[in-house]
Amino acid sequence: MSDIQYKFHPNKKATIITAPFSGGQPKGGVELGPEYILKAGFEKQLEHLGWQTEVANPLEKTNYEAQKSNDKDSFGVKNTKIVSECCQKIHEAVRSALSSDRLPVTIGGDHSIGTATVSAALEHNPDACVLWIDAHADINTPKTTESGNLHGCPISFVMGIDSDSYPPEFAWVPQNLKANRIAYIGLRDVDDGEKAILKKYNIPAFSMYHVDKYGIGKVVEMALDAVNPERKNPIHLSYDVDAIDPSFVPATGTRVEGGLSLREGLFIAEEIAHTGLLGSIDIVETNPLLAETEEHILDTVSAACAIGRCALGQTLL
Ligand SMILES: NC(=[NH2+])NCCC[C@H](N)C(=O)O
Ligand SMILES: [Mn+2]
Ligand SMILES: [Mn+2]
Repeated sequence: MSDIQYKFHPNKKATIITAPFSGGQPKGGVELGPEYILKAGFEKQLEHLGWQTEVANPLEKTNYEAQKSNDKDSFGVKNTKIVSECCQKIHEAVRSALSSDRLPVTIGGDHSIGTATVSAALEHNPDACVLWIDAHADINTPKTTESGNLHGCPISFVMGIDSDSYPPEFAWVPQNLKANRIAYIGLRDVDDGEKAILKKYNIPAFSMYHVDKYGIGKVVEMALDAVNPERKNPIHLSYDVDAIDPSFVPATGTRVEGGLSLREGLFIAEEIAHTGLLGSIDIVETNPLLAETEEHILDTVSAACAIGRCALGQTLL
């Protein structure tokens, strides 16, 4: 049991939404993330904290993995159709969980599904804010992206940045995220085009430099002050496991050295839990096939589960 009260989920009901999808980036294996996380006992762990859980598999009858390609389309991005379709299904699942007063815990899968989860959280409550925990800003647009990988673009779609450059497949995405409603923690690999966007829109972004300078406690406080100053609005926590240093979380697709310690990474989730304002959460980019050893798989999957448990109320004492 956990003592933390969840203002937006007082009945402590959660829906684990699986997003076994890899089309937002070229590597195979990230679609296995949900299976490994569930096999590790994630659902039981949340029940142990007092949550009543269910699992939703909105991508169940799809076969996106077989349709994946490495070619850019005329808009400069890859796998537009399957990313859009997958996101639409996840979007519906998150909306439906929220409208039944359940906390959506979306487990990926790659981070392209952020388009779906963030826009759904904001549709449900336009006052919601987003904390994006990541080594990357994921705010490229079809115009700025060098890789063409859509897991590097979810935020721009929901903000409507460079919207004249979007493939028509993304016309359904509600452009409901405002620049003062998102803050980043953990950044250390941001493309030049993304840096320009962060500056232009004045988006609060805390890199590893800020974590070192101020300490993680202060950084989380500053991030919350920026997006949720009165501590009254729901928080969508979008957690890319690559925010944590690859020495703790090796099995992920875009590793960047110099990341959060495991404790710093879990502290962020604990601190969001303590606000009592968690509205929805994503845990993404666990790729068991990129592990070199069994231990790598175990470390990464355990960290992903621990992020979820901390956000849903696990405390050390
Ligand atoms: N969700 C992630 N791991 N994103 C990595 C993105 C890397 C790079 N900025 C790109 O756009 O391709
Ligand atoms: Mn990342
Ligand atoms: Mn990411």
